[in-house]
Amino acid sequence: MDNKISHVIFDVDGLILDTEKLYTLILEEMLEKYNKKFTWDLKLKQMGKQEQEAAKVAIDELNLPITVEEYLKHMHEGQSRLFPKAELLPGAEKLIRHLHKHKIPIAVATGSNSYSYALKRQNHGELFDLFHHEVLASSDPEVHKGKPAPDVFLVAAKRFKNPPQDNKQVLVFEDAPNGVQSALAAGMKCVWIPDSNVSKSDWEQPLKGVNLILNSLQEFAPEEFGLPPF
Ligand SMILES: O=c1[nH]cc([C@@H]2O[C@H](COP(=O)(O)O)[C@@H](O)[C@H]2O)c(=O)[nH]1
Ligand SMILES: [Mg+2]
Repeated sequence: MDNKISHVIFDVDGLILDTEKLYTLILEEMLEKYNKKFTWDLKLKQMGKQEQEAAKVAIDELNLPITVEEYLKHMHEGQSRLFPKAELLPGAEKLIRHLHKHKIPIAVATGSNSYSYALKRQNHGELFDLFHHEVLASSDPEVHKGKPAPDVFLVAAKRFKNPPQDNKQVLVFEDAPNGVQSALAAGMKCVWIPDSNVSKSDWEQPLKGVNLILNSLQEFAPEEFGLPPF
């Protein structure tokens, strides 16, 4: 494997910020009203998707008697309460600052929309400002399909000042199976950091091609991908 990485793209939810548990909490609150149960099987289908798609998945899978608009209204109310408290996940800040210090071009590619993203990032503005750009799949007119389609990572790659010569030189960090599939479909390298609720063996086949699986960003050794060591 040619290990030399020139550009790095980060997912956000469940990777930089501990927001996946907040999405779960908000959904569980809503499901209680309809006497329905949250499952990780459903969650994995939603993670990384554009928000309209994620809403449709939940409504269809659980037979919820509400529209996409009603679902999103509830989610946005919960997000406005909880997302400003979003905390950084271990290892994220150290890695972002390290890559920035060494002038490695870094960007964000998330399934989020601009409303939710602004809430999540509001207490971490100085850190997120280190990214060259941030692509939001649910709000960006150039991103036609959300993860697992490659669009969001392809758009993120081409917006660098000096775009990568080959997508194989781009390293993506992801927590969601949909996100890993998206990065691999874009021809990029991918480090997968799954939630501890995810059974890695179930995903071995669908995610074959993933370059590295870690328990936390804290375990990442940049030199393994030709990046400057800590
Ligand atoms: O429990 C959930 N997790 C994640 C999502 C979707 O996934 C996106 C986060 O994806 P990413 O990790 O790619 O930033 C969210 O903005 C949302 O659209 C969701 O709906 N429900
Ligand atoms: Mg994620």
